Order: sequence, then C-alpha cells, then structure tokens
Amino acid sequence: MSSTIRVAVIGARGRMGSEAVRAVEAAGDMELVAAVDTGDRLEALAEARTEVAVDLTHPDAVMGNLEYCVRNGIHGVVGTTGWTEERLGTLRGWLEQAPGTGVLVAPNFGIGAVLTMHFAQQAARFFESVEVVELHHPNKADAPSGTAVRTAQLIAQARDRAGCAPQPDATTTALEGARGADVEGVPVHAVRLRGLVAHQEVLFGDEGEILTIRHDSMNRGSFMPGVLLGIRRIGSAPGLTFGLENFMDLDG
Ligand SMILES: NC(=O)C1=CN([C@@H]2O[C@H](COP(=O)(O)OP(=O)(O)OC[C@H]3O[C@@H](n4cnc5c(N)ncnc54)[C@H](O)[C@@H]3O)[C@@H](O)[C@H]2O)C=CC1
Ligand SMILES: O=C(O)C1=N[C@H](C(=O)O)C[C@H](O)C1
Repeated sequence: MSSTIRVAVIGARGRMGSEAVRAVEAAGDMELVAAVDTGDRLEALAEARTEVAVDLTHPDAVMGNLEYCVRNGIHGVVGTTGWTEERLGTLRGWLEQAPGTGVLVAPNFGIGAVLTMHFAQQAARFFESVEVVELHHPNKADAPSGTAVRTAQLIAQARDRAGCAPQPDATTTALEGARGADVEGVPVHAVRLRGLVAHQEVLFGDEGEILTIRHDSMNRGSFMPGVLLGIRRIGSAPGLTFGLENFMDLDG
C-alpha cells in the first residue's frame, strides 16, 4: 500500500455512505479517490487505482460490487447486510482466485455493538431464556438486522458448546410472527420506528433475574471508527474476515 490508503466508497450518496465519505476525507492517512452510487460506473474504482473499497449499498447490489472489486484486486470493507452461508461461500471462492486480496464483512461497525455480541456470547450459557430485540429506523432495507442474526447465531453456538438444553417455550401462537423469527433457536424481534437509528437489546432470563445488554447507535458517526479501522487493517488480512472483532483485541 502507498503511504495514504486510496479509498473508494460505493453507495456514497446513502445514509451510511455519505458519512463514510466525510470520515475518509477527514482521515489523515486516507485519500478518497472515488465515490460512486447507483448509475455510476464501477470501472471508476480501478481507474482511480483504488486500494480499498467500502461497500454501503443494498443486499441486492453488494455481491456484484464485490465480484468487481475482488477481480480487480481491490480490498473490500463491507457494511452492507444480507449475508448467508451461500453468499459467504461465493465470496470465498472469488477470494481464492485473488491471493493477497482481503474482504472484511462487518455485520456492525459500532464498537459497542461488537462488544454486545461478545458479552452476549459470554452470558449465553448461564441463563435458561434468551431473546434478541433489534430496533431501527423505518427506512432500513431488511429485517431482522444483520447484527441481530449474527448475535443470535453466536449465542446459539455458545449454548451448543456448553451443552445447554433448548429454551422452554410453552406458548401457542395465535398469530404468525408473534414470537419473532427463529434464528437457531433464539427468537429475534424487529421493531421499525421513526426516530430510531440502530439499537439492540439482548435479554437473558432465569429464575428471579434478568440480564439486559443494550446498545444504541444514536447517529451514523458511531459506525465510523469501525469503518476506518477496517480500512486500515484489511490490506494486511487476505481472504475473508467476518466481523470487526477480528481486528480488535477484545481480551486485551
Ligand atoms: N455494518 C454496519 O455497521 C452498518 C450497516 N448498514 C447497512 O448498510 C447498508 C446501507 O444502509 P443505508 O446507508 O442506511 O442505506 P441507504 O439506502 O441510505 O444507502 C444505500 C446507497 O447505496 C446506493 N446503491 C444501491 N445500489 C447500488 C449499486 N449497485 N451501486 C452503487 N450504489 C448503490 C443507493 O443509491 C443509496 O445511495 C444496508 O445494508 C444497511 O443495513 C447500515 C448501518 C451500519
Ligand atoms: O440498516 C441499518 O441502519 C443498520 N444495519 C446493520 C444491520 O442490519 O445490522 C447495522 C446496524 O444495525 C444499522
């Protein structure tokens, strides 16, 4: 890499993309060399000799953008949601053909959100019941949030490792959806409300006690330290990195 990192933002006119443009422009060790959105040519990235592309677009768009980046040896820092095992497998396949190129897929760039997932994993085996509630602005592209799905998966894996029994739930649901979505046995509920940005509660319960882990992103500036960390680190992390925690020393 050169002394300043040459960065492009894809989805540059969106809520997150416009914030990322400002953050990159303000970072002394980065240079914004391309800012593209719907209707712009992706070729602008290679023409501008982009080293790292930040994708903050839409689940329908992200795979095409990443295929272009990886095939052109451009590292990716991805906040866009919509990740499935199948998509991750496809991305790994592209990366195998591009040795030295790295992509970070971060379900959440918020440091507090990453810590929420970490703490939730630690708590998971100590409580009989657990539910995840995510709360977002009503313009959000998808539900449940990528963060909530990841949180529930990590909790389920931790409980599985500890040999926990499935959580009891004797409820009969009169209306479909009343108990939320089932992510590997963990109920996940999505609230969409004007005035909200991005919030999540993980509720653990057992006889006589409740533990609630709550994180609030009050504005999109909250995600930018994580975006910049990803840009700084991805050039020395070839292959697929899933989760910003891989670039943080959580036990330090
Ligand atoms: N990982 C994280 O920490 C965060 C992730 N997100 C995710 O980032 C994504 C974007 O969120 P917002 O900024 O709120 O959405 P938004 O709708 O405000 O912005 C998306 C932008 O991408 C553009 N776009 C769509 N398709 C494109 C394409 N093919 N090429 C170039 N640009 C394209 C749109 O025109 C729009 O300007 C969502 O998937 C959201 O869930 C949002 C906040 C934090
Ligand atoms: O669309 C959003 O706003 C957010 N999307 C991400 C997600 O789905 O987890 C991250 C954060 O929750 C904000």
